[in-house]
Amino acid sequence: MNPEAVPSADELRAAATVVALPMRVRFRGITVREALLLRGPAGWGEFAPFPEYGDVEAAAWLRSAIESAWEGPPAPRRSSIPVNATVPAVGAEQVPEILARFPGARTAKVKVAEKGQSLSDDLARVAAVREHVDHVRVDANGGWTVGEAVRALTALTEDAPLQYAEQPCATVDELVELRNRLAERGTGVPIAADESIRRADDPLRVVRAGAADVAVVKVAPLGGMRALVALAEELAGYGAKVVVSSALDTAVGIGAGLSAAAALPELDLACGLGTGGLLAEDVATPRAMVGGVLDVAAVTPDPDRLAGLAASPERTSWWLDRLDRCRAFL
Ligand SMILES: O=C(O)CCC(=O)C1=CC=C[C@@H](O)[C@@H]1C(=O)O
Ligand SMILES: [Mg+2]
Repeated sequence: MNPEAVPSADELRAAATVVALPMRVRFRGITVREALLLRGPAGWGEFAPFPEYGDVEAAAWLRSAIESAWEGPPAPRRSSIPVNATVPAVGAEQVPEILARFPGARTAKVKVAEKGQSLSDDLARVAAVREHVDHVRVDANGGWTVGEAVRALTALTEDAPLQYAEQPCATVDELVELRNRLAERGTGVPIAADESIRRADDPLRVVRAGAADVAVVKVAPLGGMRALVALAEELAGYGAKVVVSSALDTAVGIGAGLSAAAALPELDLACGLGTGGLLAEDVATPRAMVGGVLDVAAVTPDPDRLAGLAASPERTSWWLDRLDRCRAFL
């Protein structure tokens, strides 16, 4: 980032509010989502790297928050974005209740390969979801070996297709091998990369290596809306489609995701930006999802909600220290 465009450490601290949002169900092992929000001259930005991320990696999330709050969104090409339902690794009986939070969504992403669960849990959950939507994708968060992925994806496509399997295995080499093995068997499941893009030094490597058909792209880890749009343009050159997703963002971060999706030259697949429904409380009135789409609009947090959801003094100072440390890497 141009050093002159980086607000001073004092300016950033003065612009910050730290919140702790309770979640409705456990998702990626967490039940409370913490975020530091920045209020700048162009609006609000969100800095919420997961706690286990190191400072260098988390600095990209700060760059993104500063872009939102000091620069604002890029020019839009559309005003509403189709979104998918996101189904955590719940029991099949909980599926209707989860899907009800995504009114009109015709696509659902289902978490699979959860630690402590088995393939039969995944099969039951996916079957329950298929009763309600047209397109199902699964996300294993890198939890399968190549052999496990072949077995699971074969079983999961026995009765109906999958739109794609997101990060079935952890490494790029495994994804390449899996794609080859699925092709040999005639199991037509497109592969999507998430962590192989989000946590990689070179987000294009996975697509160049022939490891993925679809790229899951998230605004904050990529360093902002403009960085996401630039990457999507490069990915299109390799024939990969993109799906803009949330990083379990508050309403502010979802706003940035919607603005980035709105600025893309092409948008074919539903975006994973409906995760506001996974939070029990949010910093702004929840966006109404109608007919499976969300409207693109700037978000201003509600002051009463910010006050009510304020993080503890200890967690607030932890986030402010992290803000200072990450700023040093911009
Ligand atoms: O893509 C979606 O439908 C929602 C976003 C989502 O699933 C995730 C958000 C944040 C962290 C991740 O573990 C998880 C993902 O792996 O995609
Ligand atoms: Mg994922």
